[in-house]
Amino acid sequence: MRANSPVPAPLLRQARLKLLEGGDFPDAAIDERLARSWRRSLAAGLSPTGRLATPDNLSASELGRALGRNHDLLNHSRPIMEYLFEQVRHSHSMVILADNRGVLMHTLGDPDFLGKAERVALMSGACWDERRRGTNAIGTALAEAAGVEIHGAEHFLERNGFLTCAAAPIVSATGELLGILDISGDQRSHHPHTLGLVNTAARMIENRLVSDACRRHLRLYIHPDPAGIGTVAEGIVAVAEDGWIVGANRNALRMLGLATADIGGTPLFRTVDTRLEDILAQTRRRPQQTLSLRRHDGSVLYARVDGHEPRVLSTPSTTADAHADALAALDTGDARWRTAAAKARRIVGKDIPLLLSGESGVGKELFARAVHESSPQRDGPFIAINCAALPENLIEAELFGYLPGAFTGARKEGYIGRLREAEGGTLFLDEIGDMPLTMQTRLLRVLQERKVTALGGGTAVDVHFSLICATHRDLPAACASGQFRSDLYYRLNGLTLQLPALRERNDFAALCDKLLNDLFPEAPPAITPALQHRLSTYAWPGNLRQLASVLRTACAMLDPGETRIDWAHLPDDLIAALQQPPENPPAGSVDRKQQNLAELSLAAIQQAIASHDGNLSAAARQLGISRQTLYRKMKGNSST
Ligand SMILES: Nc1ncnc2c1ncn2[C@@H]1O[C@H](COP(=O)(O)OP(=O)(O)OP(=O)(O)O)[C@@H](O)[C@H]1O
Repeated sequence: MRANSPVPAPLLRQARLKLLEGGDFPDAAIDERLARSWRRSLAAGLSPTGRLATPDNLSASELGRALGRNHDLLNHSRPIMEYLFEQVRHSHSMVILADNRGVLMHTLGDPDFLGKAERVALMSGACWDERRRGTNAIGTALAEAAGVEIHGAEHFLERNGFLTCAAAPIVSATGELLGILDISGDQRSHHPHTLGLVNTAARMIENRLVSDACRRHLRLYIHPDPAGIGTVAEGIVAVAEDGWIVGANRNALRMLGLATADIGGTPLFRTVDTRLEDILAQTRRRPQQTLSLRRHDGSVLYARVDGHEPRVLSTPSTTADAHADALAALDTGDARWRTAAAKARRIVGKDIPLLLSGESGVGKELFARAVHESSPQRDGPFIAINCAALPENLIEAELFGYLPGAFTGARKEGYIGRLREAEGGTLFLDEIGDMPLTMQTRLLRVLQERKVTALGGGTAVDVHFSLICATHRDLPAACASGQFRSDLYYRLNGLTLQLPALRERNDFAALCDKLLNDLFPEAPPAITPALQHRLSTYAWPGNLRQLASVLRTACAMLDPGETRIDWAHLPDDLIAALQQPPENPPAGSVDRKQQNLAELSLAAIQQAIASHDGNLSAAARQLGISRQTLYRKMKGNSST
C-alpha cells in the first residue's frame, strides 16, 4: 500500500512489532489504509509469524457452487484476464480473480511462480479474506472497496512477505462489490504500473458486466469528450422506461455527480437537462448519432444510445399450432386435461387472462409455464408469485416495488417489483384466492390501468404482460362470502380452466411412464402390473406432486440392476394407505350407480391384492381363482 516512495522493510517490521507489543504504533510512518488493515488483522486474532489455523480451501463441490454463483463475473473476466496475463508473462507473476468473499476462482500464472504461489495457497478455492490471511491485496481491496497494492513486508503474515500484489474491485451496475482482480508476483519483480494496469482491467470487466446486466434497459454511453465513448473511461448509465436511472458504472456516477445509493432513486432529468423522451426521439431519427447532454452546471457530456426501443410484446411470427409443443409435451392422454389445453391454445397470444383452478399439485404451474412457452412472448420472463407464501406486510413491496428508503428494512437501492419484472412476458399469480383484500384492490387498479406505481411514490410505469392466475379455492364462493373481490374475479377470469385431479384422470399408466422417463431418460424403470393397478385406484390427495415424489423415492430404493418398482420400494405410509380399500372408483369411471359386475369383481381383486401386500398368488388363493385368471382380469381392466 504505497504512495510514491516505499517504506523500507525494516521500518515496516518495526512498526508492526510496536503494534503487536503496545497495541499501537506511530501512524505517521505508515500509510493510513495499511495501518487500518494491520489493525483489522490483529483484531482478527492473527499473528505475523503464527501458522494458519486450519487448511480452509473450499472443497471441489463448494468451489463448483461458487463458480456457478459467479458465472457472469467469470465469463466477462476470462478474456480480459488472458489479455492481462499476456502483459505480465515471464515476470514471475500470476493474474487472479476472487469473488466477493475473497475466494480465488480463476488463476493464470507463470509456471515457475505457480509452484511458489501454491505453497502459500494462492490457488483456486483458497480464501484470501483479511480475517484469514491478514493484510493482502485481495482481502484489503475487499475490506476497503478500493484498489490497493501490498508489497513485501506490508503483508501482515511474514509467510506472504515474498509477494508483491496489486488488486482492484469489480463493481456491479447497482454498486455491489462482485469480486477482485489481482496481479501477484515475486516482490523482486515489482513494477510501479501494475496497480494502474489492474485498475484498468477491472474497469474493462465492470463495463462489460454493466452493459450486459442492463441490456433490457436503455443505455447511455457517456463521456465529456466524444472520443472517450467506447473506451474504458466511458460512463455507462442504464435508464428505465420511466426515465429513472437503474444502473451505472463508477465512471458514470463520477461524471453525473451521483453516489451508488442514488442508483434506482434518481430520474435522469435530475442529472442532465435533456429528458428521456427527447433522447428517444433524437435516436429514432438518427440512430448512430452522438448526442450532447447538458448538465445543470452548464458542462456537456456526449452520449451514444443503445437499446432505445422500449420492449413490447412481440407479435406471433408463426401459427399457434407451431408453438403448442410445450403444452403437447405435458399431454399424456387424459381427455379432460387435453380439452383444457386445447382451450388454452386458443387464447395464447391474445390479451385474455387465464384462470386455472384445480386441487393442489395437479400441475397448474407447469400448465401455466407451458402456456407461456407456447406463447409469442415466450422469450420474455415467466414470473411466478405465490400469493399465499408472501408475508402480508411484504406483498405490496414485492409486487409493486419501492423507491429507495420507502420503508425501514427496504433495500437501499429500491426495488422494481415483480409486476415490472414480468414486462414483456407472463405474470403467474399462484394461490390468487389467498391474496389479502387490500392487495386485491391495488392489483385490480394495475390490471385496469396497466400501470404500476412503486411504494413511496414516483411515476406510474406502463406494464405489458400476459396474466395467468391459479387457485385451489372456489373463487365464486369466496366472492359470495366477501373474501374475494368479485370485480377482480371477473377481471382475472377471461378463461377459466379446471385441471383434473389425478384420481379423475384416465391416463394413469401413461403419466407414470412419463414421470419415470423424466426421472431416468436413459433406462426408465417399469412398475409391476399389480402395483400399478393398485396405484391407479388410490385417491392421491397430493395429486401429481405426490405421485412424482413417490416414484422418485421408489426409484431411489431400486437395487443396482433392478428395473421394476414393486411394493417393497414404496414408503411405509403409502403402503399402509394402499392397504385400505380403494376410496374412489377406478380412474376414468364415472358413477357408482353404474358399477356393474365387472367393476365389483375388480374392487374385490384390488382389495385382496392390497391385503396381501401385492402378492398375486396369495390374493388369487383368497379369491378362489387361479393366478392367471387374476392376472387376466387385471389386464382386462387396465386396457379398458
Ligand atoms: N404433467 C406433469 N408432468 C410431470 N410432472 C408433473 C406434471 N404436472 C405436475 N407434475 C409434478 O407435480 C409437481 C407440482 O406441480 P405444480 O406446482 O404445477 O402444481 P400446482 O397445481 O401448481 O400445485 P399448487 O396448487 O400446490 O401450487 C411438479 O413439481 C411436478 O413434480
